[in-house]
Amino acid sequence: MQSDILADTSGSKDLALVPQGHEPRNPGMALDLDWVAGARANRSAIERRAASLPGRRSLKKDYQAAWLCRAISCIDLTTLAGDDTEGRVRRLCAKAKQPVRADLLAALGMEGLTTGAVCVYHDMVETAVRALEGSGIPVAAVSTGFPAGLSPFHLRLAEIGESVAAGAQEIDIVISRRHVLTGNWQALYDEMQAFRAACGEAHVKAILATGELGTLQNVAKASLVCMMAGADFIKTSTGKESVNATLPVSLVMIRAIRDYHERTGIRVGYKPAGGISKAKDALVYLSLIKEELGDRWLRPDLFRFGASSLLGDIERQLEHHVTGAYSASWRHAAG
Ligand SMILES: O=C[C@H](O)COP(=O)(O)O
Repeated sequence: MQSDILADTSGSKDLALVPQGHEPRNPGMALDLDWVAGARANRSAIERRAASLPGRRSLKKDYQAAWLCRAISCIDLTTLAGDDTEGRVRRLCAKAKQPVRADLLAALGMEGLTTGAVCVYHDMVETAVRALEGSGIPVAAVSTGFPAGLSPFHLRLAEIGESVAAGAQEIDIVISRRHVLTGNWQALYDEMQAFRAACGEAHVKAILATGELGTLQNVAKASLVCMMAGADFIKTSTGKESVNATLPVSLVMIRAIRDYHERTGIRVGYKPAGGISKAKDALVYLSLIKEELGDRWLRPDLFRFGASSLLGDIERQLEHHVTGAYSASWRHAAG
């Protein structure tokens, strides 16, 4: 049961205030085409397993509150809109620094809780870096011609460099979907390696845009190739595809991460993104990670939610936990 899965690590209130891990970065490896060719995804088994996840008994009371706080610590609080302004980004950063009302945090014993990162377009990186100064919260930039990733290759590399120079500590790159759709694994590997090199010390999340990859088998293969080329995280979606993060896709990517760890000893992070807006969905993802990968992955250095509106619903649930009353969702707008 989900409640047992999440309850057996800790019900303590400091569950979310865990120190950042010190996981070595993924150095990558040579492209292993045999491994890629052998990657399989059994759609019906995956869909059966995914369908069984949300229906489980939900977590209650202190356990739920603790795991919702853990979820907050793993959010890349995101705004990726054409009408983003400096003011909106500054408000988002204030929310990242204090994601839940102070009195609620105090009642939960969670003072100091922050989101995992703030995620913005390149043009907003400097504003976010300034607004987050001293907080320790990293800024993630979506680069490489996000969301389609079809600008000239040298410009995509230059964009990464500019985002890093502006202070981004994490770069979310988008892969060329056509390399996957045409089975050109060498091209995908070379592209990912170049992106990783351009990131330097900044951690790189590879966005697969799984809704555009055609099959779960392609998702499995693309996950492996990006990890072989040195991705620190693999991420489902830009949030702009017609289908974004789903549980079946997550299972496939998480199992690729598990395989990669078993063969190389390296832990690669996972970021489902797009359309995750409800606290109960966040709990399903956390239990899935715990079951498939184990506790070590339930830390912000190895797990993130890419989400613009999830925090509002979590805050609402936490307010209910503390006060017994629900407030209107508009009271918890993120930006
Ligand atoms: O990477 C993050 C996504 O763009 C956020 O998507 P969302 O607005 O559906 O939460």
